[in-house]
Amino acid sequence: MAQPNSVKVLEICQIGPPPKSVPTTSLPLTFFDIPWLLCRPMQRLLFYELPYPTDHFKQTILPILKHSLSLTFQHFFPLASNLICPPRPLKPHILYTDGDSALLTITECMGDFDHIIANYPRDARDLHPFVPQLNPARVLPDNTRVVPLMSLQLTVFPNSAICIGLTFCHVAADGRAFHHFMKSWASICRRIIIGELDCIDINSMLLPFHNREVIKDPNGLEPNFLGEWWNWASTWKEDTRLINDVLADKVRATFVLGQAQIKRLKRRITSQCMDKELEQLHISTFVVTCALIWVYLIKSQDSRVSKVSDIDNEKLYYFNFVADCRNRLEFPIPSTYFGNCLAICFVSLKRCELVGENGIFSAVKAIGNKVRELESGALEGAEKWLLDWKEISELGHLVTVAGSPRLGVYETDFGWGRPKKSEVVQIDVSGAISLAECSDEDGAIEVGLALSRENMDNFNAIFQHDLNLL
Ligand SMILES: CC(C)(COP(=O)(O)OP(=O)(O)OC[C@H]1O[C@@H](n2cnc3c(N)ncnc32)[C@H](O)[C@@H]1OP(=O)(O)O)[C@@H](O)C(=O)NCCC(=O)NCCSC(=O)CC(=O)O
Repeated sequence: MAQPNSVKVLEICQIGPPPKSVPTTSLPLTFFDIPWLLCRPMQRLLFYELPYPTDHFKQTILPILKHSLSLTFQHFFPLASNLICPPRPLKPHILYTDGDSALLTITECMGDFDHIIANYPRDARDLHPFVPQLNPARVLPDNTRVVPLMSLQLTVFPNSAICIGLTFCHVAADGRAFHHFMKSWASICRRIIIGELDCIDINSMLLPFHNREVIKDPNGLEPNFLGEWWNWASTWKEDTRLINDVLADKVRATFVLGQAQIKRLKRRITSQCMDKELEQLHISTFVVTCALIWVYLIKSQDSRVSKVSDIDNEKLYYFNFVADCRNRLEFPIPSTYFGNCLAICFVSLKRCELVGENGIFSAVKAIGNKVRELESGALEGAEKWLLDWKEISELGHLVTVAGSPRLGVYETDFGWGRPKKSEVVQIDVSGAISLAECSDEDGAIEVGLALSRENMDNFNAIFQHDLNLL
C-alpha cells in the first residue's frame, strides 16, 4: 500500500541559465568555503497554499516557475554549476560551463497538507518524499569528481498547495547567499505573474557579487583547510544507510517562542544579573533562544540514562553556531557576496552548569560572550575551526544550529503569498536544531527539532511547563 506522503513523478527536467547567457566561469574556493566541503547537503522545503488543480498548475504556473528559475540562474549560476574536485594537489573549484543545469523534478502528492506542515511531532520520514536528490557525482578518467551543486523539486498538492524543495551543497552558498537566490527567483516569478517583468530590468535587482578576491586571507587559512580536507576526504566513507532506517524512531516538531515569551525570558535573565555583569551580557533573541533550547535538550535526554550515577556532571557539552561575517571583518565584503562567509563558533559548558538552577543564565553568558568576541575579531582562532569541528563532533554532546531568524525565509513570495511553513529537513540526520523567524508572528522564533520519540515527549513536557512559568 502506498504511504500517505508518497509522491507521483510527473516530469523530470534540467533547468539552467538561458543558453549563452553566462560565460564559462571558474570560481576558486576561499577559506570560508572549504570547511563546508564535507558537510552533508542542505535540504530546504517551502510550503505554500495554492488551491489549483494539477492540470492548471502544469499549464500556467509551472512554465512561469521554470522560466523565472532560468532567468535567476543567469545571475546565480554557481547553483547550476558543478563542484570540480581534481586529485590532490589540484584545488577544488566551482565551474560553470554553458549548458550546465540543475535537476528539477515535478511530483504530485495526495497527502494531508495540514498534517505535513503542522508543528506537532510527526514521523521524520514524512518530509523526505518532497526533498530532491542531487544528481550523482561523475568521476572522470583522471579521477576528478564532478559534483552537481543543487537540485529542485516542485510538488503539487491538487487544489490546495505546492511545496518547493531544494537540496544544495553548502560549499556553493551560505544561508544569506542561498536565501538571496530564493528571494530573487520569487521576485522574478512574481513579476512575471503580475505582468511586470517586461518593464523591469532584471539587472536593476540586487544582484549577487561573485568576485572572490574580496576575501582576504592574511593568515593563510586556505592551505591549512585544504590540507585538512584532503586528509579527511581520503578516509571519508559515504553514509550508505537508507534514510528510512536512519529515521525509523525519529519525530520532528516545530516549537514557537512568541515575542512576549522572548521578552519575558530576556527580562528574567537580566533580573539575575548584577549591574556590572549586565553591561557585559549580550542578550539577543538568538542568544536567549539558543540557551533555552540547549538546556532543554540536555534535560530531555536525562531519562535515557538509567541510573543517576551514570550521569557525568563534569562532562563538557558543546554548542555550535555560525556567524555571518559580511559586516564583521576588517576588510569590506558586500552584503550581496555569493558564497560562504561564516565564522564557526563553539561554546562549551559542563553538564552541571547547564542543568543547574541557573542553567539558562549560564548558557546565555557563554553563547553571548562568543557573539561578543566576534566584534573584536571574527577570525580569531579560525585556524582551529576544522580540527575543533572534527574533535567535538566525535566526542558527541554537541548541539549545532542550522538556519537563522535573520534570513527572511517567510518573505519568499512567488506571487501567491508567504510560505505557510518552511522546514530544514537535514536536521533529522545531522541532529542540529533549526531556527527561523515565525510564519505568522513578528518577533517570534520557530525552532525545528528532530528527536527520538521519547526525547521529543520529554522536551515537549519541559518546554510547555517552563514557558508557562515565564
Ligand atoms: C552571530 C549571530 C548568529 C547572532 O548574533 P546576535 O546574537 O547579535 O543576534 P542578531 O545578529 O540576530 O541581532 C542582534 C540585535 O541586532 C538587531 N538586529 C540585527 N539584525 C536585525 C534585523 N535584520 N532586523 C531587526 N533587528 C536586527 C536586533 O536588535 C537584535 O536583537 P534582538 O535579536 O534581541 O532583537 C548573528 O549575528 C548572525 O550572524 N546570524 C546569521 C547566521 C547565518 O547566516 N546562518 C545561516 C547558516 S547557513 C544555513 O544554515 C543554511 C540554510 O539556512 O539553508
